[in-house]
Amino acid sequence: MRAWSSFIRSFSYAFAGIAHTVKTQRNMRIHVAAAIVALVMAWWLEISRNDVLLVFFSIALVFSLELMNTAIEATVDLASPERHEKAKAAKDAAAGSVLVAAVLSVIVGLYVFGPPILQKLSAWLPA
Ligand SMILES: Nc1ncnc2c1ncn2[C@@H]1O[C@H](COP(=O)(O)OP(=O)(O)OP(=O)(O)O)[C@@H](O)[C@H]1O
Repeated sequence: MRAWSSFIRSFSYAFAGIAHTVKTQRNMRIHVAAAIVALVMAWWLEISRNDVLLVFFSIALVFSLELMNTAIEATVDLASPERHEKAKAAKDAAAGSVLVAAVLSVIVGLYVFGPPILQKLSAWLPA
């Protein structure tokens, strides 16, 4: 019973971390909006199961790295409130990791949604 309650408590801490990041980080809110748009497009364009998996992986990767970025920012602010070369290196590298995932998700978006969107457009436009 105690094991269960500690398991459930650890989930609640994890959800609190996600909620805090959404509340405080503008970039996280942009990622959430982009994820909603991608999921609506996936449904509308009826993309394949494999492509849906790619979209889910991209969303999870960006969300996870933004959460880690927020954790690193908070840790650096605590450890080094004054400016320091290594504090800058840590924050810049964390931000870079989010950028890499965001670029990858744009590439996945073009790969997955590009062909069906072109198909819809060509069906709508007069020949
Ligand atoms: N303690 C510090 N020492 C040196 N450079 C820092 C320090 N804190 C921040 N910086 C520099 O300023 C940049 C922006 O830092 P900041 O903490 O404002 O993060 P942010 O990406 O703007 O996120 P947020 O707006 O959510 O706080 C960092 O990427 C880093 O280059």
